[in-house]
Order: sequence, then structure tokens, then C-alpha cells
Amino acid sequence: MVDEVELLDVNPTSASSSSSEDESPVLTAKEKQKQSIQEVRRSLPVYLYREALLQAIQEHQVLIIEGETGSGKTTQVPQYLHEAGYCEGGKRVGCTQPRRVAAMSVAARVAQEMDKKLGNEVGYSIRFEDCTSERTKLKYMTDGMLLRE
Ligand SMILES: Nc1ncnc2c1ncn2[C@@H]1O[C@H](COP(=O)(O)OP(=O)(O)OP(=O)(O)O)[C@@H](O)[C@H]1O
Repeated sequence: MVDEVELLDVNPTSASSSSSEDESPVLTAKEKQKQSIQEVRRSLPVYLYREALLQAIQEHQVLIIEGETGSGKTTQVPQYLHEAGYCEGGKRVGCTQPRRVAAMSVAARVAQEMDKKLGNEVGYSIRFEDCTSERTKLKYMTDGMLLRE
């Protein structure tokens, strides 16, 4: 419930509609894109469970998260872990995907959401292609690549 309230608070449309044009901040195209990406992130069903998930992750070694397709499990949960400090001290979050294309595509999406270049903080590893670096914190890969690690 708290998250829902926060969601309303951060909605820029309601804030700008009540203020005059002179007072509204001038955003560059890049800033507008960033803002809209963050709004999309907050609109995903999994966002309502962010704190509960982080709490459960702290308390349990194994967790099964069930949610509809597109609810944000793959793109958001690794970012929540990163934001909560789980990647500190050289640690990485690994996320497997059943298909090569899915691993590449989801990594590209998360890199865009984090405003990072693909292959740096966010990367992917599929057969014959390793798009990661020493900086990589969130690593998407096929099931097969995880088994090879
Ligand atoms: N490659 C992409 N390009 C653009 N948007 C994407 C991409 N991948 C995911 N998204 C967006 O992010 C949202 C969350 O997707 P995500 O893959 O995290 O869901 P999911 O719960 O893991 O789904 P699934 O159970 O099918 O793996 C989707 O609703 C979609 O709008």
C-alpha cells in the first residue's frame, strides 16, 4: 500500500497540471525518456511487491516467485537486488533465460532502463557470444551457459 502512495506522489503529470507553464521544469528529450522509463518500471505489477520481495530474499535462501508473463520478474527483480546493494563487493546477479534471443533482448532492455551501455553493468552470455565485462553486475544468460560456469 505504501508503494501505491509513492507511485501517486511521483506521477509528474498530476504535479505539472496544477502548476503554471513557467514553473514546470524544462526537460530534455533524454530526461523525459528516463522519466518515462522509470514510470513504466513503477507501473509493472511486481513493483507493488518490491519491499516484500527484498524482505523475503533476506530471510530465505530459496524463493519461488510466481507472476504473470510481463509482470516484471526478469527485468525488475535483478534491478531491485542491484539497488539494494547485493552486487557490492564484486558480486553479480545471474538470471537465466530459456532462449538466446530472450537473454540478449532482456539484457538490452535492462541496460536501457539503467541507462547503461549493454555489456558494461548489464550483460549477457550465450553460446559463442559473451557480452559481459569486469564491470558486469547483472548477467543474463541461457540455462546452458549457467551450467557451463
Ligand atoms: N526487450 C524488451 N523490450 C522492450 N520492453 C521489454 C523487453 N523485455 C521486457 N519488456 C517490458 O518489460 C515488462 C516486464 O517484462 P519481464 O520480462 O520482466 O516480465 P516477466 O514477468 O519476467 O515475464 P515472463 O514470465 O514472460 O518471463 C514487459 O511487460 C515488457 O513491457
